[in-house]
Amino acid sequence: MNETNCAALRTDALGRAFGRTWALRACDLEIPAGSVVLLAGPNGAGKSTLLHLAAGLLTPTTGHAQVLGRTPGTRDARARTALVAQDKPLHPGLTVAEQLRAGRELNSRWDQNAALAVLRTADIPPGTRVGRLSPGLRTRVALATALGRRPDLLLLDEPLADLDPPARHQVLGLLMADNAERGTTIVFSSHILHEAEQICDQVVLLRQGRVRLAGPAQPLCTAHTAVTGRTDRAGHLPAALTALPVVESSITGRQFTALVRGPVPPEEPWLTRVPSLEELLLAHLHPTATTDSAAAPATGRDAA
Ligand SMILES: Nc1ncnc2c1ncn2[C@@H]1O[C@H](COP(=O)(O)OP(=O)(O)OP(=O)(O)O)[C@@H](O)[C@H]1O
Repeated sequence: MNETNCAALRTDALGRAFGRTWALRACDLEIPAGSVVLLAGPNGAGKSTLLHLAAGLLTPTTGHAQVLGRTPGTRDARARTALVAQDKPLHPGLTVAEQLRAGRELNSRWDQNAALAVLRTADIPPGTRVGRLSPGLRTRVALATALGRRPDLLLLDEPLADLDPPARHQVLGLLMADNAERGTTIVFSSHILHEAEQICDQVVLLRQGRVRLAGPAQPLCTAHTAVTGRTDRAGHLPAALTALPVVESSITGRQFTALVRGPVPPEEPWLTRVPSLEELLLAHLHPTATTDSAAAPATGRDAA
């Protein structure tokens, strides 16, 4: 296969069950190389499962995945893919310097400067044992180890979760720089949507193990309309609104706000605008959201 034509991550009917629980089902995605992808979804949606399948740490129950044109877990795929898992699997008994040395010895593509650039975002003494670091500092060591490997596909499971706001800012900056300089494809899960939306150009939203929304971020936003207006006299949503594909709505006093899939008729006396990515994701993540895979404006493969 022509290397330049390969998607960074492609999944076909990918599914993974744990006993009777389907963590991921019928997942069809195509992530273009060089993208920065936000993987969003509520707890238990299947985000970690998808990342572990892409890293080759889990095998599919159905379908299959390809990373950079290769089967996840094969030697070539592993050499070009790095995963920072949620539990940051470092060696607690090693010092920070020893952890980096292990990275260097195990990886022919190792770049010490790339690893040190991450560590410089915090004052981490190289002689400290990894097991004694705070969770936020351990995250940085894990990221340093991952970036030092110079991966073409970087998979990050909630990399921002343990970081304070300045650290999140620094880490997002480093990821963006790596993407801009090397074209690294970055797929990261996060619940911190307002910060994550600043760096992603693609989004995948999972709910109950299924892809509910996927594709380039900006077109997904413009395919929706945020609407505010007056309720009807009974305090309900106007009938003209309920006739539209409303993803989610709420009423406060006599005012409603709603997110609608597609445009709204211009003759209606409502205020309309393009939603932010955070608004879009929050609406689709809401437990009462009417999103379903069939109705999503773009799902994975179609959007790419
Ligand atoms: N090793 C496992 N054994 C049994 N069930 C599992 C296992 N890993 C995941 N699951 C189940 O699969 C589903 C998806 O889990 P997953 O960890 O992928 O979700 P997630 O979106 O990453 O959640 P979170 O945001 O809480 O990290 C959940 O129901 C979870 O309980």
